[in-house]
Amino acid sequence: MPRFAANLTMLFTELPMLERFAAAADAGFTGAEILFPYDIAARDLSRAAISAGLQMVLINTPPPNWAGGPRGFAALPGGEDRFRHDFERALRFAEALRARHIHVMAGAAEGPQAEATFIANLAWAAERAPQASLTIEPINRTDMPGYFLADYDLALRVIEAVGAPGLGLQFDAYHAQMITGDVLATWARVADRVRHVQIAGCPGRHEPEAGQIDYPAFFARLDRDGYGGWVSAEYTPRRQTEAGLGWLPRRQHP
Ligand SMILES: O=C(O)[C@@H](O)C(=O)CO
Ligand SMILES: [Mg+2]
Repeated sequence: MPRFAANLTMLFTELPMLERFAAAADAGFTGAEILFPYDIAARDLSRAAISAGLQMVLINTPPPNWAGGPRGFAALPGGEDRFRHDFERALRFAEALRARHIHVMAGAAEGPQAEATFIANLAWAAERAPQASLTIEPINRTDMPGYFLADYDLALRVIEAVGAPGLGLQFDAYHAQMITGDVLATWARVADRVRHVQIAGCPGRHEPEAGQIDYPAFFARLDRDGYGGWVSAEYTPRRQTEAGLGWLPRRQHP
């Protein structure tokens, strides 16, 4: 069974951010991720994670405008300076939090020039931080209209073109199902590039239980394929977070 992390941007939102770490640990998670941690001091977040005994698994590069703007800058031609500035900030946070991965968000763009920009920015980032693990994540355009990276072939092509050992795929099973309609077949195609997994029920993006994705089968497949990374719960709870954690394997509880 994989190791499970809680996405604290989406889970335990009944509590202030710094209190979510302990709640996640009490519920049985052993890791945590935060999409955009930038409005809280990294040392406070780090202290909360350490005192709860949680490993920080992932943060995202900062978007230019979380309140309605495009998510990320990496594929936007002409946005290279802004991307580099954002990436330096993400790097400082990731180092302070000892976060395993930085998800580099592509932003809203299209076409060959955007692809070339994405590749060049990722190559710059991989060279700037060769020790860091960087991820890119296909995101469905129903949830995020216009997002550049909404296709697994494109993601594999970009990873191949960058050719840096630090760059891999973030496989969000919810997005995979929304994009391709077959999460297991998509996993089989891309598994050797995956270094981080996220989960949610589909449709609806709630608890990973009922719906189109058979999660017990998916987790068994991860085990069978020797996936050694984290699986993050990234969904909107239907009610209280605690009330919807029946899917979390008991093994997580000490
Ligand atoms: O799946 C998602 O939406 C996230 O993993 C993300 O990074 C978007 O901000
Ligand atoms: Mg995701």
